Amino acid sequence: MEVGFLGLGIMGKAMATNLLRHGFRVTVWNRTLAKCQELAALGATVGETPASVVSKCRYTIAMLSDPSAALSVVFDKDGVLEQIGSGKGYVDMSTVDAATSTKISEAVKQKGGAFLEAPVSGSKKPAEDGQLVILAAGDKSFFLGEIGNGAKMKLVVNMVMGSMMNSLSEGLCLADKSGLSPQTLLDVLYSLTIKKDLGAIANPMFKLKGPTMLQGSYSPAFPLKHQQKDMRLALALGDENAVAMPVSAAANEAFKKARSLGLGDQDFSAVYEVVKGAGGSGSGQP
Ligand SMILES: NC(=O)C1=CN([C@@H]2O[C@H](COP(=O)(O)OP(=O)(O)OC[C@H]3O[C@@H](n4cnc5c(N)ncnc54)[C@H](OP(=O)(O)O)[C@@H]3O)[C@@H](O)[C@H]2O)C=CC1
Ligand SMILES: O=CCCC(=O)O
Repeated sequence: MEVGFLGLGIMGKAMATNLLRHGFRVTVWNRTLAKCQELAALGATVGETPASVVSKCRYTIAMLSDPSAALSVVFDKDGVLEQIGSGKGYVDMSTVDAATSTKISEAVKQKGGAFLEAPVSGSKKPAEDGQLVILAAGDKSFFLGEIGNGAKMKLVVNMVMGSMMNSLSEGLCLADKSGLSPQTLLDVLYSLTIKKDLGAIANPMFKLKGPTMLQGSYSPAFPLKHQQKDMRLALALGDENAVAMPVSAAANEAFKKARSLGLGDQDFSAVYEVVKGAGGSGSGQP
């Protein structure tokens, strides 16, 4: 089966590569066309536009940065809508808000196509290993129910994650400033993780990100600009539903500050640099 793939960033590249490895014929498109070459070398065909990919493929998957990218690829000239129709499906795996997902779903359905929203939980490594958790909603699925619920669930998960990342950063700073070793804090958190009976704080993310944070190494698995986008969209969802979220709002401010310091393309754990600055143990500069 020929599968289309739109968006070959950190996640899309890994996901499309896995499709090829598992025997699918894949046609790829990326806004920056040069990024298609690596996939072409693995056997993918390169489409010139989103529309040309959809015209060739029964199912097309998208993995794009944010709502404006997701909408642009569907609605703009040479976009998905020009070729989607009966017998074809479009699966958007980007992290967006429910309104974006609903707008795309309605447009695709109006043209006779099928739509799934399917944001993922996991990051670069799970994507490379084929271990992403898919939060799907839409046609022919019970999963999370009506379109929009997949997007909302993904935003709630990432809002919690963003607050946890700030909390870890503050913990590392507090350990340091109060005369403790931040590394020992990680060791303690790790031992709580592996001893499941002590596991209320069990948390693979701390284990994965903590050591690289202490090294000041922020090679992007999940770019900070995307984490801040997800906080922003989750806070908007909170507004709509009159849910007070002061912890998340504060975490969002730290991510915004990090973006303003030029850390948007670094891993989201780079928010530690901002927290260090605010806590007085550093300048806040990368
Ligand atoms: N990285 C992670 O750990 C995870 C990310 N996500 C979500 O997955 C999505 C992709 O993330 P990731 O791969 O990390 O991000 P990247 O920044 O690495 O990739 C973003 C992709 O979107 C494309 N893009 C951006 N703007 C536009 C536009 N206006 N029109 C067309 N294409 C556009 C980029 O194209 P170009 O190459 O031309 O810039 C690129 O292919 C995001 O929604 C993110 O929140 C979900 C789970 C985990
Ligand atoms: O949406 C991104 C999730 C990243 C992660 O789970 O590390």
